[in-house]
Amino acid sequence: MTEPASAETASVRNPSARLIDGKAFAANLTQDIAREVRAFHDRHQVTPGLAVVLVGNDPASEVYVRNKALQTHRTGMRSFMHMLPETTSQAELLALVGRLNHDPEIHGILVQLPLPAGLDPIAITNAIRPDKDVDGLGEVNAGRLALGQPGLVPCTPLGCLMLLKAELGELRGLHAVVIGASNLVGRPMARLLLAEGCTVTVAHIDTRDPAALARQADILVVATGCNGLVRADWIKPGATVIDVGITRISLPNGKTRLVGDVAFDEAVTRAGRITPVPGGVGPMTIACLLNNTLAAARRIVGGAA
Ligand SMILES: Nc1nc2c(c(=O)[nH]1)N[C@@H](CN(C=O)c1ccc(C(=O)N[C@@H](CCC(=O)O)C(=O)O)cc1)CN2
Repeated sequence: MTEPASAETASVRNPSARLIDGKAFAANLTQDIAREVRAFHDRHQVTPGLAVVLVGNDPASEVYVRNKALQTHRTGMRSFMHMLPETTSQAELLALVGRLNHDPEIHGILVQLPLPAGLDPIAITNAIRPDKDVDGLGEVNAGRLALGQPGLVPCTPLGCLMLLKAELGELRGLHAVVIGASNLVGRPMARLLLAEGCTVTVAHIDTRDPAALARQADILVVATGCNGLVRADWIKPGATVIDVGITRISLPNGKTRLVGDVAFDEAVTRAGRITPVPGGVGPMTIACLLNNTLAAARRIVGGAA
């Protein structure tokens, strides 16, 4: 197959994919959650509370946790921010998680990733009480997902699944290829798609020919952190492409721009549907965090399954 000479000539040859508007979907979901938070409060006289812990000064993480706090307030839930210095020890962080685990005003706990070197993210996430683990990254919730049992599901893959179901309806029987096998996105994504009845292939760093696998996909989810990895000729015509990557690149004019793992200008000429970056999967991550916090509060306070 010949590679398009440029985005411009390619878009002349092919119609554009339908854009999946994650920003609008997330805004609607957040509004629904706000309504449900009010109903929950009326019923139980309890306001769900989310604790977010940030260690260090990673600029992107600072933006994400600020947005998490803002959106939490917007739904009427309570936000508890814990900004800790880079020098925080594992024992100090575990002690904070222990206090949050016992705090009755807090129904969801999240430790922002990545953590500074020297802190063990697996030990920390496993220290969070499973029923407050709104990131769904601890071994209890990850195990439940692997076994197809109900639990708290990681926010980014949950957001991707919501977008896919809204766009495609029934997913059963579709071939989904997930590129990337991280605990945060790739693995839970594959398990969610399997639970929907998809045939799932996971490509990762050691996969010999990821492009050949990607070309078989009805649904292609890309979560590698490698910007522009997926080119037009990786995509089956008409496929639905979900781009989880977010990289900030510097432009020659000194400005910066966010780009995904998919070469968007090319991909848009081949895919049937595609998420943009920004405005695709990213906003869904925060909306799903709010969704999980309300679900955790319902279970803790109301005993809901
Ligand atoms: N404990 C966790 N850490 C991290 C997670 C996570 O789910 N749990 N995910 C990512 C970062 N992340 C949330 O924490 C996140 C990433 C991106 C966005 C987002 O809204 N992106 C916007 C662009 C925002 C910008 O201008 O920079 C978009 O794509 O449109 C929200 C949350 C890693 N860490």
